[in-house]
Amino acid sequence: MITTDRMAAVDANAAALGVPRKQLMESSGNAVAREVRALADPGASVELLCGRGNNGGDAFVAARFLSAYDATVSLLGRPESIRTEIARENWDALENSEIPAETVTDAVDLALDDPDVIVDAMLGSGVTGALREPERTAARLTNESDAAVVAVDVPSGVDADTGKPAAGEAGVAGEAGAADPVAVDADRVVTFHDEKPGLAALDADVTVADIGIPTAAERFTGPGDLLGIARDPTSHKGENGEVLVIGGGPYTGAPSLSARSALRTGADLVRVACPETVARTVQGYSADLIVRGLPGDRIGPAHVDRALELAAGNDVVVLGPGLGDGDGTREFVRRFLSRYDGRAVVDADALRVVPEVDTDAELICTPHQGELVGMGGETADDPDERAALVRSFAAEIGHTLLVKGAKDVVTDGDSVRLNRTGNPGMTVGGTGDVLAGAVGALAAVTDPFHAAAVGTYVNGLAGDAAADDMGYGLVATDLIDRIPEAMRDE
Ligand SMILES: NC(=O)C1=CN([C@@H]2O[C@H](COP(=O)(O)OP(=O)(O)OC[C@H]3O[C@@H](n4cnc5c(N)ncnc54)[C@H](O)[C@@H]3O)[C@@H](O)[C@H]2O)[C@H](O)CC1
Ligand SMILES: [K+]
Repeated sequence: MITTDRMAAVDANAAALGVPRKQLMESSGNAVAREVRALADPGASVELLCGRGNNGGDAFVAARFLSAYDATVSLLGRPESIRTEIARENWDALENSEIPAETVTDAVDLALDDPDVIVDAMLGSGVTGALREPERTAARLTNESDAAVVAVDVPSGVDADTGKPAAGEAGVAGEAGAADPVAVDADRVVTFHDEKPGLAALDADVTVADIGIPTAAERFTGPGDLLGIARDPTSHKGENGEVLVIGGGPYTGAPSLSARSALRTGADLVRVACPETVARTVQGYSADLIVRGLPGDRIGPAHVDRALELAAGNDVVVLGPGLGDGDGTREFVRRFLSRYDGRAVVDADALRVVPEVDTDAELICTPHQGELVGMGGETADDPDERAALVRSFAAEIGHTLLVKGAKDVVTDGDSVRLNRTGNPGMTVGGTGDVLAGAVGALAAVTDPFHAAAVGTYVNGLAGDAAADDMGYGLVATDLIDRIPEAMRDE
């Protein structure tokens, strides 16, 4: 089962693996033609109703596979308004090949000539809001006809995630068609790659066609995972994340690295709570940080109330960088987590406390394999075996785990993702602090699993860029400056 958003991500990951969308479209179109052949004998009349997006593009391809049929392609709209290059190229291929294709700009001109089969390729996963004209009338005519209706990917006008008529910004009250949503009532649906959540509820036979998306596009993080992190252009300060790093004492560099990394990953405001004896030093590393000193030279149980108060003003806490493993510090982590009910990234010495504490917080733990074992988890050499072990441990403790290694494992106990960006140069000190800060910033704007997957992906990419310039002489601060470039999703 795959949602529309995840499908878009997987599609982009496939392109990055060298399987471009146009190649997938060829497989999709082929699968649609196969479905038509299963329904009707050669010579039967087939009307392909095509929209201007890639859903229509699938049907342009299908037409090339239906030469034994009396097939007619109808494009709803002008060819110049075809929205994507790959759909346009397939439209041009029809024209160049003299395959009958016509354009219908006004729904009143659309006369369905009592075909045996209608292929509904008007709208797929790109639908927003209730159907507009001319698709709306075309859907109604389709539903009134006696033809067998084969929908491409999803019946036009249906939201593939819910199975309900598509709604959204365009579907608000007052919009034409919003009160009386129309959607194609298909007999069959050929959907691609995987089952969609909304299709089972429809009264239609659903076929899932394999279109050649490599398993790796889903299994590994890729540029597609960055989709959905894009920021709202109208957002205000604070809306893109406020992060509190709690750390420092025996160390000063670690909390600073995490905090600066969070800023470079896109957080609006990053605060550091650290012992007052190191506050000046931490502040001295960067003018971009807001530093709050806590009395003394180590964080301990006496600071729990103040830390909770500070945490309440932030979206995410990053707990652990440079805290050390003193008894008082461990007690602080225990008491803090038992009372905190927000979201936190837990790293380094704070990790050991997690399995023994009863907390309402939503945690993302970032252990390396040694720390994982210290938490009570198990590991294995084979990445898939390790992923299975980490997944069940995450389910057991009820938190998201990001286990660092040559192939990182990210899991929330249900979904699993592997990450293979990064390089052996990143074994240098401080890169884990950079990662924790990046995940913290992302956890302020997306769910924990997604934040962990994207965080480790961009951290590794930044490390790869640093290695290009510095070889194995790279240091953690080199990663921080390269995160913004790594966050670009192309
Ligand atoms: N990996 C894959 O899943 C592949 C899927 N393919 C097919 O591509 C479509 C999705 O294509 P996309 O271009 O993103 O969107 P659509 O064709 O669904 O719609 C595009 C277009 O339609 C307009 N529009 C949106 N809402 C409405 C509305 N309510 N009324 C009228 N018009 C509307 C809007 O302008 C959009 O731009 C997927 O379903 C598959 O069929 C490819 O084959 C590649 C592999
Ligand atoms: K469709």
